[in-house]
Amino acid sequence: MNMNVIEFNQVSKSFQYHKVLSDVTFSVAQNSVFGFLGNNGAGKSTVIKLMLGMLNPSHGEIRLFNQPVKQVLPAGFVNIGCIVDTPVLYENLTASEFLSFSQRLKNLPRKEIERVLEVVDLSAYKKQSISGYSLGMKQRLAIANTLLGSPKLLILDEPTNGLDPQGMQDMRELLKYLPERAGCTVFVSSHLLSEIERIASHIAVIHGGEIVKQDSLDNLKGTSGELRISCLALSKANVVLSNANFHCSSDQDGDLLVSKVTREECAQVHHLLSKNKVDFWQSSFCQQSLENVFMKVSHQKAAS
Ligand SMILES: Nc1ncnc2c1ncn2[C@@H]1O[C@H](COP(=O)(O)OP(=O)(O)OP(=O)(O)O)[C@@H](O)[C@H]1O
Repeated sequence: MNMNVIEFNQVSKSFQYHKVLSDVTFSVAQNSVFGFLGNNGAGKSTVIKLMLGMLNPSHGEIRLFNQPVKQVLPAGFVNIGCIVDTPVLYENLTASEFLSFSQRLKNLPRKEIERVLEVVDLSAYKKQSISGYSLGMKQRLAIANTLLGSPKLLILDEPTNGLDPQGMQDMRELLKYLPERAGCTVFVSSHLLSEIERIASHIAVIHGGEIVKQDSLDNLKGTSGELRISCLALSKANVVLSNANFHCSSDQDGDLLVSKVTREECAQVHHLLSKNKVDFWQSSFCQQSLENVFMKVSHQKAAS
C-alpha cells in the first residue's frame, strides 16, 4: 500500500497576532516528488519548519510516516534529510573527505560514500577539492551528504536558487529520479514554476498562507489546451467553429486560436474545417502550462 510520508491536517500558525498559515491541509505520497509552490512570503519556509519540528503549529496536526511529528523527531531524523539553508561545505576538502564526516558520525560503512556520490553523479570528481566545484556541484554534494544512510524523505527549500542553467538542469535530473535511484520521497519548495513543472509528480500551491491547489501535475494542468491553426479563411473558420461551440480568437500573427480543447476535440476541429472546405496549412496543440494554472489561481485568490 502506498502510504503518505507527510500529512498536514488543518494546520494554522500565528506569530503573536499575525496568522501566516490558515488550515493548511496536504499529503505527500511515498516515493513521489512533491513540488511546493508559492511566491515570496507565501508560507513555504514556515511549513518546512513545522514539518521539521523547528516550530509548533498553533492548530492542527502534522504527521510524518503516519505518526505525529513530535513522536518521529528527533529520533526519526535518520529517515529525513533536509537542506533548508545554504549548506556549509569545507572547501579545502575533497568530496570524499567531506562526506566521511557524516559517514563516521552516522556509523555507516565507507562504501556508502561511493554510493551517494554515484547517485548525485559526482564520482568522477570525488578526489578534487570542493573549492573548484561549481555551485550546482556543491548543491549536489550537499544532497549526497543528506543521502548518507538512505533517508526515506528528503526536504529541500529552493534547491535551484542561484544555479546557472546547467546547474539547474543537473539538479532537475537528480531530483526527478531520486525516488527511483535512492528510494526516497522528495519534498521540494520553490517559487520557480518552470522548475517544479519539470521535476514534480505532485504539486501544492500555497498563496497567502493557504493551500489553493493540490493535485498530481497531470490533473493540475488538465488535459485541455490551446489549438493554433494557420489558415487563410480566418473568419469562415471562426464562424464554423464558433457555431459548434468552440471558443475562438485570433492572434497578432493572423492564426486562429481555439481555447480549452482536449486532444479528442482537436480531431473534431480538423474534421469540421475539412468538411466546410476551410483549408489550413498548420495546426498545433499546446497543453496549458503550470504557469497559466498558477497565475489563474493567484488572480482568483487575490480577487476573492
Ligand atoms: N518568526 C517569525 N515571526 C514573525 N513572522 C514570521 C516569522 N517567520 C515568518 N514570518 C512571516 O510569515 C510569512 C511567511 O513567511 P515564510 O518565510 O514562510 O514564506 P516563504 O514562502 O518561505 O517566503 P520566501 O520564499 O521569501 O522564503 C511572512 O509574512 C513572514 O514575514
